[in-house]
Amino acid sequence: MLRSNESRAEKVFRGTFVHSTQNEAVQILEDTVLGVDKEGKISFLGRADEVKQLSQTWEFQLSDIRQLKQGEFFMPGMVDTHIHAPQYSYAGTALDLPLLQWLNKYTFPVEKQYRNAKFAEDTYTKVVKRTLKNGTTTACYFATIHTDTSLLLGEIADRFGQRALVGKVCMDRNEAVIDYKESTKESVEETKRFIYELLKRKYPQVKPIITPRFAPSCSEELLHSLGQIAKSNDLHIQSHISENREEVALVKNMFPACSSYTDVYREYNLLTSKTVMAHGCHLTDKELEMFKTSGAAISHCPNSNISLCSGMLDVRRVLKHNVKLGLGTDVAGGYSPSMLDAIRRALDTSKALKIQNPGYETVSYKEFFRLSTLGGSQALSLDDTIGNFEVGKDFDAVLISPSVPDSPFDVFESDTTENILEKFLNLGDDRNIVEVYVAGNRVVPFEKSA
Ligand SMILES: O=c1[nH]c(=O)c2nc[nH]c2[nH]1
Ligand SMILES: [Zn+2]
Repeated sequence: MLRSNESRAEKVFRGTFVHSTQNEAVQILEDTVLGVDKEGKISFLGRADEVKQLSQTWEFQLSDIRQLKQGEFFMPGMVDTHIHAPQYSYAGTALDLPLLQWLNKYTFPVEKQYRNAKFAEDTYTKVVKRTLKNGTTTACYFATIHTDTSLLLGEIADRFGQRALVGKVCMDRNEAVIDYKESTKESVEETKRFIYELLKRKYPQVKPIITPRFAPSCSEELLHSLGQIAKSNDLHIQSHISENREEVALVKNMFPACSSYTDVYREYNLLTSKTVMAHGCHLTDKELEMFKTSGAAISHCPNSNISLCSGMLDVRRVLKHNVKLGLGTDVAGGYSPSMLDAIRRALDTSKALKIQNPGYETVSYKEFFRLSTLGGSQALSLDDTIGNFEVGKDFDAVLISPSVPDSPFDVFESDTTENILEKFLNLGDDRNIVEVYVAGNRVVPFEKSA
């Protein structure tokens, strides 16, 4: 039996728990009892035959135990390491152009509208609810350049109980849509205000993240200031890197003194152990080594990579370099807000790489399950708090039922828990996600008033 220091369990569940550890991509714990303390942390994880002793140690009544139904299981909440909240308004459309043209034609004109609080409230409420319903307990969000509505995104994530890193986007360069950018001074000052205001609100699960959009949108002066702000406040950092070849060439041109795209971020103190960079499809071995050395992470966004014809990240190669890696939906370059879709598209990409090179070692569904949960927590440097059912971590979890009346897949007598997990990951959807917990609080189903 494993235990933490808290002495009372407020919630106790008995049934099947599926999660990942460093050594096991999928660990299945059948007939297990898990307790959650009043702070929302996992206080114990034990075998059901120890339940009497557990009830004495953790001061709960056997009648208080919530017994899961046959076939149901808990898995850790999924961690979306890269999603653009404002782009949710056009998710599922506008996927006919490559990255730089796509930004100019679709993204900047839409993001510009987030000065309007009403529009922001509507989209941000929808994206937070949609992702939570789909089992995203933690989201690493890009907002827009507008400080007040970026704060509103934090407020809405808090209102619905989602764990989130929220970034006010910084960009002082934009030749295509000239009224969607800030002056350098404004970007720096507004970033400071955003951090100050968000931290002041003391939301328990919502934190700010420094967000230079990507190197081509930022002057050297801005990158330098953002690196300093991150360093002096010990903040998370997010951006984009090496998504498509045209962008890599553009950065080479714009920053001739730097030896690579990664070197640009390193130069300005933006490559740290609390950095997550989206895409990384075209990174060299040397750049991956820089990620490894700095402790920076990559967010693999396979739907977006294919939808915008950007490239195919070789996940096996990233893992061999021991670089921290999570999965991201990258809404709306990626058309789906669901992390189950990210797992499926990641599997497709891995198999497409094998079609190109039959000797390639594909990444298994179990490894992608780990990347969508524990891997994501590591990529966001939150693995001391979330990612699996280790005692002492917060209880961020989703309850899966394979037998809801309208389930999109069928279960047969011969199916094991492992089969059911694989079916859920490949065929399941939010109908199977019957409850969602963040830090021990049940956040799905939503309150009636929400
Ligand atoms: O997929 C992407 N979405 C974006 O909004 C973006 N901005 C810079 N680079 C980007 N890539
Ligand atoms: Zn992105």
